[in-house]
Amino acid sequence: MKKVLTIAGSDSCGGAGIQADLKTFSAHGVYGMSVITAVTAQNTQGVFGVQDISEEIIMNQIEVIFDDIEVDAVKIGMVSKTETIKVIHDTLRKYPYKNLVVDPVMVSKSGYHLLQPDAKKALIHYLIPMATLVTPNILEAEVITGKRITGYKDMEKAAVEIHQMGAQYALIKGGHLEGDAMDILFDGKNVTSFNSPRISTENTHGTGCTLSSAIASNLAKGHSIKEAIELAKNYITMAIEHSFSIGKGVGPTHHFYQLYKNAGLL
Ligand SMILES: Nc1ncnc2c1ncn2[C@@H]1O[C@H](COP(=O)(O)OP(=O)(O)O)[C@@H](O)[C@H]1O
Ligand SMILES: Cc1ncc(COP(=O)(O)OP(=O)(O)O)c(N)n1
Repeated sequence: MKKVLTIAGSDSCGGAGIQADLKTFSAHGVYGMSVITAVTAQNTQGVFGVQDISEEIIMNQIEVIFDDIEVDAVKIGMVSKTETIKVIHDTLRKYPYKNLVVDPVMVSKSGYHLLQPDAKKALIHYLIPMATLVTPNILEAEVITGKRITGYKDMEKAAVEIHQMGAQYALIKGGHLEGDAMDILFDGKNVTSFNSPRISTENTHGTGCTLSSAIASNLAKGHSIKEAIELAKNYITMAIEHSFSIGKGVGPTHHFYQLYKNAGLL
């Protein structure tokens, strides 16, 4: 079985972060492992607190996994602060990591800064050049490039620029624009777009985490970058189509819809 590691924050309500990543890995039939960078007190209405995990324990978690287990892909999500970014960088570099998907998580949908503003430079400097693929949403791509993004052409330019910063591939997610949900990949030579109709729902908590984890799972299984994204895009579209409400705010996507349906549970 392929083994995939997420290095990310915990979301207590289970819609995003480590919890979304592990559900996505399971739904893809890969074995999921986790290095927790921070614990958030979070529900469907917002983020109410964050406790960062010490650099020592982050380093320990990464080391014990790589010393023991062959890791087929890694996904990095919430990294919170500069010290966390540096320790992830320094520790991962000691190992032959592969298929590294960096989701440069910055601000939650509810507006909470999951990356401290002064850590943006470190994320660009340390994590982007290590990445096989970087998956910013519109706001994150604007912060990384320092340029406004209002449509397709700007997304294309941002993807090229992020590739030039050292990432092998850059995928700009268009979930926050209007019209179809269009994501743009630059592979160093060509631009490819991945489109789906926009689904009308409030329940989109954890969409970015889910997409990046699905891509990491598909890369671990040996798919090419374009196949990995195409399959992940189909997965997130289905997960959003069957999203549901669990509280008073933004609900999660549905990871096991197909599984439950086939088992006659829905
Ligand atoms: N309402 C929607 N309908 C269909 N696809 C969506 C919708 N919202 C987001 N997506 C897709 O979900 C994925 C995550 O995108 P996005 O929500 O922009 O990321 P993030 O959660 O990091 O802000 C992308 O593939 C995007 O196109
Ligand atoms: C612990 C944690 N990590 C990441 C996020 C952001 O996840 P994302 O997929 O971008 O979803 P939204 O916050 O936009 O719903 C998070 N909220 N918590």
